[in-house]
Amino acid sequence: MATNTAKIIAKNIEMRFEDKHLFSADKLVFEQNKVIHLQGDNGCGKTTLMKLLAGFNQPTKGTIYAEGFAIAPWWRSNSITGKALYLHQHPYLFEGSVMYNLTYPLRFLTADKEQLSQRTEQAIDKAQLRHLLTQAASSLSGGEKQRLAIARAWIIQPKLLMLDEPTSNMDKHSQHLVLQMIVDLKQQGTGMLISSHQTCLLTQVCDHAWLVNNKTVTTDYVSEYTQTDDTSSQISATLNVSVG
Ligand SMILES: Nc1ncnc2c1ncn2[C@@H]1O[C@H](COP(=O)(O)OP(=O)(O)OP(=O)(O)O)[C@@H](O)[C@H]1O
Repeated sequence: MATNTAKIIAKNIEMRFEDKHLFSADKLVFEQNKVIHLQGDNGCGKTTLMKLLAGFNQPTKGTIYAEGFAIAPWWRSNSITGKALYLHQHPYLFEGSVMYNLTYPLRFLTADKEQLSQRTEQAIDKAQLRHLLTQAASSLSGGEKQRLAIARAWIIQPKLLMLDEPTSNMDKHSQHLVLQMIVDLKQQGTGMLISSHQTCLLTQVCDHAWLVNNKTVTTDYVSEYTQTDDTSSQISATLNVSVG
C-alpha cells in the first residue's frame, strides 16, 4: 500500500569508479522517522553513497528513486535531486554574512514567513551564532561553519537530511549544541543518515545502522553503537529532553 512517508529507495545498486568496485547494495530505504548511523572505514564509500542518495551522482548499476514527495517538475532530469538535504563535512556556504547564509534559502520555501522568522531566531540561539551574525561566513572556524550549516538545516526542517561526518571539526560544546538540534529534528520526524567512522555524541541518537564493509552495504547492522535504553537515557539526561 502506498504511504505518504517520504523516502529514497536504492535497489540493486553497484558503484564503481572505472575498474574500482566501491560497493553494492540489494535494497536501501532512507525514510522519515528513522535515524541511521552510516558506518565504515575511511575510503569505503560513505560520502559516495550519500551523494548517490542526494542525486548528485548516478550509480554504475541499479536504480534510485523517491516516494512520498510532491511530483517533480517535468524539466528536472533527475527526480531525486534536491529531495534529501546533504551536508558535507566542509559545508557549502554562500558568500556573505552568517545571517545571509541562514536566511537566503528561506525565500524558496512555501512555509509561513512568520514561522520561518521565529525558527530562524530559535536556530540562532540553539547554535549560539548571535555574536557572529554580521561576520562573513567564510571567516568562521570549521566548527562554527558546521554549526551554521546545521542551524540552517534545522530552520528548513527537511524531510530527509544527510550529515557527512558532522562532528569532525567540533569540540564537545559544539557537539552538544548540534546534538540538541538533531534531537529536535528527530522528534519532528526528519529522517537522518549520519556518517561517521567512529562513534560520537550524535551517533547515539541513531536507532538504525548501515555498514559499508567488504564492498557491501549491510542494513540494520547490529552495532555496538546502536542506541540502547541506556544511551537514550544518557542523552535525555544530557539535554533534559526525551529522545524516544
Ligand atoms: N569522482 C571520483 N573518482 C574516482 N574515485 C573517487 C571519486 N570519488 C570518490 N572516489 C574514491 O572512492 C573511495 C571512497 O570515497 P568516499 O569519499 O566515498 O569514502 P568515505 O567512506 O566517505 O571516506 P572518509 O571516511 O575518509 O570520508 C575513495 O577511495 C575515493 O578516492
